[in-house]
Amino acid sequence: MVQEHIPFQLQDHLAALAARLHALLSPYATITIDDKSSHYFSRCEAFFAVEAYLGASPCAANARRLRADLAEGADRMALAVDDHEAVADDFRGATMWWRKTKALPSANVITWSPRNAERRSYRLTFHRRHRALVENAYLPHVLAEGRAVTVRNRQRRLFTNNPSADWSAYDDARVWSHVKLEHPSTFATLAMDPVRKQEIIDDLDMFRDGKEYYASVGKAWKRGYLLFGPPGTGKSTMIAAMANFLDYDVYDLELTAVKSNTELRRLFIETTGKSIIVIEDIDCSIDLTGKRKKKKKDKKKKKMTPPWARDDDEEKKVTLSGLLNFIDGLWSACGGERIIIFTTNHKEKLDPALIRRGRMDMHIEMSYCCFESFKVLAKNYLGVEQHELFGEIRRLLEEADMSPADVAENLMPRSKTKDVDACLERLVKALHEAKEAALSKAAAAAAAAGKKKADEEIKDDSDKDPKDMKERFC
Ligand SMILES: Nc1ncnc2c1ncn2[C@@H]1O[C@H](COP(=O)(O)OP(=O)(O)OP(=O)(O)O)[C@@H](O)[C@H]1O
Ligand SMILES: [Mg+2]
Repeated sequence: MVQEHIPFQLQDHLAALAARLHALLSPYATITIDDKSSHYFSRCEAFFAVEAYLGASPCAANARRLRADLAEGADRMALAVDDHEAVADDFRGATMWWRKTKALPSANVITWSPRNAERRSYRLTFHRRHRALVENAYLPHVLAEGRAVTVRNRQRRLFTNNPSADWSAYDDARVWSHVKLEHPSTFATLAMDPVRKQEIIDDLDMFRDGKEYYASVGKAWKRGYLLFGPPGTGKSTMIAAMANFLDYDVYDLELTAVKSNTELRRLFIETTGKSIIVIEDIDCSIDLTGKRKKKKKDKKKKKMTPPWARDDDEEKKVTLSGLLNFIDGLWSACGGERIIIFTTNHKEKLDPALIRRGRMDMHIEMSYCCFESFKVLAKNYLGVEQHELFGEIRRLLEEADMSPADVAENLMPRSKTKDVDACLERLVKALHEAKEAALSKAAAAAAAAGKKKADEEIKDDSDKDPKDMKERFC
């Protein structure tokens, strides 16, 4: 009724007057935490931290109205205080009152995005004499506890970037969509050289607990891994094992769907901490080589071209320098606790700037199956640690190249009654075939090389003086 009969400007004026009067008379102070951050880039993390804190805090037990929500994949419901409900929290002898409020948009405002429709906030009320306590101790405590509860309750997620056409027009559109991350791979099931595996585990451990160390040496808290090697050697499997080991989310960045460096930056900003950002097959994703060197020349050319004749398409693409900044520029330091992984089958095709230390700190070669890797696979797939065929398999693996994916496929039982002998014999047969194929390939290559050399010799000879030739043959 008030809204309908009192003019809009007067309403505002009256509200301000009432607030001033209340502040003058009341011994209490309030702090409001909105669900929408005023900052363009950051999310309303404080709001969600308060929500998580209050949901898990004993003070929520006194609330009469709660809201239950089943988070994706979780097996129990998470409780949160309902709209307009108030709870009291005791902190070091001081009482803090929380109230959740909801404001509908003014009738004069037309919203076109459903996410703008209503604003929720938490209002904290406390006695003025506790102001320092609230600022210096209580709010940091709420934030830390809320974050810890969120981490405990969260279901790990696998994100993929949405095509830019879906979100470029909307300010608050989601740039990533996600599913539950459920890959079963772990370091125990990953087949590779055990010494190298331990090195990687130690490195990840050091990274996870290295917040202070990174700050003390003045380095952004991030680490890059380059996984390279032939197809089927376990690069993607390794990423899943890393994510499971660290308990991180995975952002699988499809670079070909990103249209510009600005989009790439926004995608990066929208990732959260405790995450692994992956670009698979980096050499195929985009033509990255040489673009940085070309840039100066292009700028010169562009200056000389009149604006109407310029091809702005170039500016819309992700460039090598954009990607370099993404990994190791100023923006890459925002947030922290991020791992960036590139995978490739052809390390030699990549620009050295892209994989230098500091960007890709650790280069991990995933190679063909060795005997140690085979033993892990045999244990995983067949549950055997010893067998009379192991000796022959060890010898064959030294002579023939076979990827762990192929070894695993041969070891996979074909029926429910696990016939270990049959599976190992199948592997031995496949290894013999691989060895023979490699031998005949090598023979064909040697023959081709011999023929090429002979052709070159004939060509050289034909270029010589016919008199010399005659002397040589007579
Ligand atoms: N090192 C390994 N340890 C355990 N399993 C492996 C390993 N390598 C491959 N595999 C098995 O082979 C399958 C294919 O492996 P993966 O996708 O990780 O290979 P990749 O190196 O990523 O190949 P590509 O280069 O083609 O992407 C996996 O699903 C896994 O079952
Ligand atoms: Mg892969």
